[in-house]
Amino acid sequence: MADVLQEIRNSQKASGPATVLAIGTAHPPTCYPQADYPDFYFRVCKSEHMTKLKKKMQFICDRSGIRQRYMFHTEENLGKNPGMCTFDGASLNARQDMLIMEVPKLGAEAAEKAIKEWGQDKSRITHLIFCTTTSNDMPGADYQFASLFGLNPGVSRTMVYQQGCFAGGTVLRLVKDIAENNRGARVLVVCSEIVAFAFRGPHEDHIDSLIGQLLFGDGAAALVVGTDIDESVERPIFQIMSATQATIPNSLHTMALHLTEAGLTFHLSKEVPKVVSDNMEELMLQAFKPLGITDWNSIFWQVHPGGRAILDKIEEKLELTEDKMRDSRYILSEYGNLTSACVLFVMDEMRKRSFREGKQTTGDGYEWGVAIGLGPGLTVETVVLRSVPIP
Ligand SMILES: CC(=O)CC(=O)SCCNC(=O)CCNC(=O)[C@H](O)C(C)(C)COP(=O)(O)OP(=O)(O)OC[C@H]1O[C@@H](n2cnc3c(N)ncnc32)[C@H](O)[C@@H]1OP(=O)(O)O
Repeated sequence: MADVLQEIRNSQKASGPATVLAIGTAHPPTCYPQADYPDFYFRVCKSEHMTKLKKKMQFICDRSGIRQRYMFHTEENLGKNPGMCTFDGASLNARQDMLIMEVPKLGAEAAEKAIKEWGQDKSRITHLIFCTTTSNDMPGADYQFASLFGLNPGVSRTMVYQQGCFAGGTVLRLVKDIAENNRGARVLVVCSEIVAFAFRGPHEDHIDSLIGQLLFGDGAAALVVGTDIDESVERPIFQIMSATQATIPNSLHTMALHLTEAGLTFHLSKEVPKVVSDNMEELMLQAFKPLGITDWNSIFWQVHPGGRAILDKIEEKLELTEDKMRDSRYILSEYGNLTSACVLFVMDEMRKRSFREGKQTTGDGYEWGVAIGLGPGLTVETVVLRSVPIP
């Protein structure tokens, strides 16, 4: 009997590492240049009289490292929901009505592109991981996505709600476990975020909330991940070698997002960049110990661009050369902070840029690298990736 059980267990496990086979991204059509955002924001929030605060927002926007963001909210749809434009008016119902179907829809746009790149029929998808911080419902966004996208009803779904920005790393950790423990699995991973869930008016005493308003954008990213790939029809992009989550001790007070009657509220302390960067080396030492790597300039970096200062501080503390944060800075500049989808946008940008620039591997020419998710807790997801050669 023991032999039979072992045989069953062995037959369930895949032999190869979880491998990213395709990546697709999507964003809403409306683009907001960062330089003009304070004008839009104070106008729609009917707060033009708060001239000092508007000036402060303009000042921070200019230093944010963000050139533009794409967002679902417009003067028109916010105009129909005035509660969303106050600082703390009850508006959760309006936000839910607005977003419950929009979050899976944006995810479906990204998934369509991932499936196209994969080149296989979506009926071959066996598992779905759907992740969002910007809505909440039952049945969840995973269910709505699966019906909208036409996934087989036998697909096993996992919903990751309300985790914040580190969840871009969480989904990589989950997909590694699912793909490697279910032989033949092809997992569709979707992160979809629409920040209208957290849009609110300004308040003089809450500069961190104002920073949230100028930092976040909307975007969805989708990956197809599998093991034991069929190289005649599937092409690898990155292998997921290890994935771990850690909580930084005594850092709970530095970041929180609370779901309230007034929607999702941001609470950020000025210490976030310092606390993250002070702990990064230890996390990296643990993650790369099995490979014996301690030279952080000998690997590629895909860091969640939580804010310009976070990237600056990590770069400074680990003595990284300027090029290491290039893809994170590019995504921050062109899209803003996309919560869970952001680190996957960085992954996509890196492999595309590596191809454009004739690098030898999908990881900017390096073999080994890391994807980092950061969020409330403070929680850090450290995912060790192996690139593949570009033929
Ligand atoms: C959602 C998730 O799960 C995960 C996330 O990604 S959450 C987002 C994480 N990101 C952050 O915490 C942002 C990190 N910070 C930054 O990137 C930068 O500080 C910034 C781009 C916001 C501003 O850049 P900067 O102008 O060079 O920084 P800095 O000079 O320190 O700050 C400008 C002003 O904002 C204020 N400020 C900055 N951060 C603040 C905060 N968290 N709370 C209140 N005020 C803050 C500063 O005090 C300063 O105001 P004064 O001029 O009156 O002193």
